[in-house]
Amino acid sequence: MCRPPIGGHGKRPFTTVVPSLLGLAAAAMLTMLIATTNSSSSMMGLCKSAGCMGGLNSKERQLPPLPSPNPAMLPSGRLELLHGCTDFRCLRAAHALPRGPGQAFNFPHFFVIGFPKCATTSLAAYLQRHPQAVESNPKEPRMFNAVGNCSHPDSPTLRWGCDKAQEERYLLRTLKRDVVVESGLSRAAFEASTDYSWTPHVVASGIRRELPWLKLVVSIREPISTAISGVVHRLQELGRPKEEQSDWWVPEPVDECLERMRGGTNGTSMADCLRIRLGGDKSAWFDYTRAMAGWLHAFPAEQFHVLQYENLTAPGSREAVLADMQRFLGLDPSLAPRELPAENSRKGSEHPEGWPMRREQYEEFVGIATAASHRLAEQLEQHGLKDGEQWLEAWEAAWSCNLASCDANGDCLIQLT
Ligand SMILES: Nc1ncnc2c1ncn2[C@@H]1O[C@H](COP(=O)(O)OS(=O)(=O)O)[C@@H](OP(=O)(O)O)[C@H]1O
Repeated sequence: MCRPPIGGHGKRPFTTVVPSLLGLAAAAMLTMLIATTNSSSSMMGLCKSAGCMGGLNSKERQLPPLPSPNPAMLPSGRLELLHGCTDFRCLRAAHALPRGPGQAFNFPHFFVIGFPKCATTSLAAYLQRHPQAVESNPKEPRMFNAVGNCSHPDSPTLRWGCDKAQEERYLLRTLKRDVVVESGLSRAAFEASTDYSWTPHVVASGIRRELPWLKLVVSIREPISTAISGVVHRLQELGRPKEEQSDWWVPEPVDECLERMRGGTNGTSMADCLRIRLGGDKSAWFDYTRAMAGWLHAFPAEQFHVLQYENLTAPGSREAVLADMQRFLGLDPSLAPRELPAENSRKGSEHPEGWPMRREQYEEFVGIATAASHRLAEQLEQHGLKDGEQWLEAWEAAWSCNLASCDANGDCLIQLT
């Protein structure tokens, strides 16, 4: 294999009986806190457009400032408010209240935002087995870029806001609010809609506006391997009967090439199909930097944990990488499952010996990937997330390793990281 060298919280039962007086005080506080959180998000520059006024009419905007709350009337904390929350506004109000003892996590606590084909399913499965974590159902709810009707992807200046019924469904069913509340916030809810990573920047700012405390986990793989992994997935999907194809399936120009490849038509190679898949602006597919820029604009760097796929999956470094990630998330690594699963794996069964490719073809891809990878390494370093040089070493080693497989005629076998 052409792999580069790679340098308890106890559960607290939640008392559901909130005295009615406290309930009233909580409701009053909720109103005040909602007002506070709304104004603070616009102050943070997250909501610059007029549409971001959240639908307030002019009369509501003229309301006098709310009086300061009487501390004696404060609800005892965020848990009591969260207990009844069915929308994001309420969550923000609850998170503005102090945490109680043992309440280790926010709700939701973190997202695995990408990238597709970078072992995110394995990562989610691993985290799901952690006793302090609560995985969403489904793993990829796609609330913010599809299901929740939250955004206008074509125009970041248009008003952002998710459908209220979908918010309720998302919090209660998808993110399992009651499980988390009953744990006394000693468990961390998460979801892993990995195509959030490639969505327009408005999605990142929208998520930040709704859930500003979120921690974000991102796994990034050597770009040529990621792209080939995507093509192989498509190739397999094409081989399935139409009625069994995934619901995300949309025909693409590359399909014809893949059909020829599948049919064994002479001369149709992975490189041909990959080139078509990458399209006119080939570098866009390798350009993690552009996608990350939107996220890094929306969220502070401290809220990200970036994993390099090659480190995450290498037997020598995997354990330490996973432990680091758990510490970042506030999960106890000593409670972690033993193994990182190997979900969605195709490279072990599809051309495990490597994809035949001409040297000049692979060099062309490496040329594009190199420029994009340098930009990414620089970006990660600038934000204090990674050592750029070390990052590049792992990928350059993979490229060299593959080029070393080429014979005197220039025929190579390209293995995925
Ligand atoms: N533990 C472990 N070690 C090494 N490699 C692993 C592991 N877990 C997942 N993978 C590889 O990750 C690829 C699938 O990534 P994703 O789950 O993110 O794909 S998806 O976007 O959700 O479809 C897929 O890559 P390919 O096989 O090249 O397609 C998996 O093999």
